[in-house]
Amino acid sequence: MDLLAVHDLGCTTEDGSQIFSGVELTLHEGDVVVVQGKSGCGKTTFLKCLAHLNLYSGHILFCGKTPKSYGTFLRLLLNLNRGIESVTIGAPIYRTKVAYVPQRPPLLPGSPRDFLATASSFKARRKGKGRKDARSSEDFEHPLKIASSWGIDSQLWDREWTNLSGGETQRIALAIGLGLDTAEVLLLDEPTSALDQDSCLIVERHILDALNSSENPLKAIVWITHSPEQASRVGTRFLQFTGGSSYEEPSPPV
Ligand SMILES: Nc1ncnc2c1ncn2[C@@H]1O[C@H](COP(=O)(O)OP(=O)(O)OP(=O)(O)O)[C@@H](O)[C@H]1O
Repeated sequence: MDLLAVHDLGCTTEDGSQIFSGVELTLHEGDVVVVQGKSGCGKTTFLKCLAHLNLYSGHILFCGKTPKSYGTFLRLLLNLNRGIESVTIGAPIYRTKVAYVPQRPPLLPGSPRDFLATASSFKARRKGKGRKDARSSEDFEHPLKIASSWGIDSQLWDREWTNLSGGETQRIALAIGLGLDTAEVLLLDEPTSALDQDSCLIVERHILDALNSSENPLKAIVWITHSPEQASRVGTRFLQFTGGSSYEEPSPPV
């Protein structure tokens, strides 16, 4: 069965202008689909549609099922002391399997550790089986270990997102995406654009090793880059966006 099947995908802005239409893509295990095209041609929007973060026309199926059919995690917070009976937080399960890592995470409140706590609590609920504490140390350890191997000091996890550099933010967001060990498809939006060349090569190698490792659920990657060199290093397939649609090239465009 196809891992991710995209058929006749289209997206328009709120005022009705078309960004792209008729996009086709069938993702198989082991694929690293590099997405390229001029600035503003719709690459980020395409990834957001794949992650079910943007409205779209057409069809997306993950392992033969629609994103919605995977359902939602629900977390109930009870705080009777403060008079709050319950607050429900929902997170679509699909987005843990087909995970989008933005180029620059939107300005989030709190620190990366806060974000990781929330993300791993949803993961823990999926595992279920009576864990009293929704978070387990292993959920924290893997992202921290990955980030540390990329030169991220552990104290940066407790700093406000807004006080991290672009390169630190990018590596931490990527370490969370990889280290939660839930993503079967990673959607990477220029994941190394803020990194120096040496760091970029280390991060690239790590991502490709995770794809080839039997210990990681990761099966395929869709990877936006403006670098032809990076496209050649990481890509197995090459999707070019132009003129409001896309086509596949047999080799990376020079
Ligand atoms: N919410 C929105 N409302 C209006 N226009 C939007 C919206 N989101 C994106 N666009 C427009 O859609 C087009 C595609 O944007 P997108 O960010 O997908 O391009 P991109 O190819 O990823 O660009 P870049 O390479 O510069 O990151 C742009 O013209 C952008 O201004």
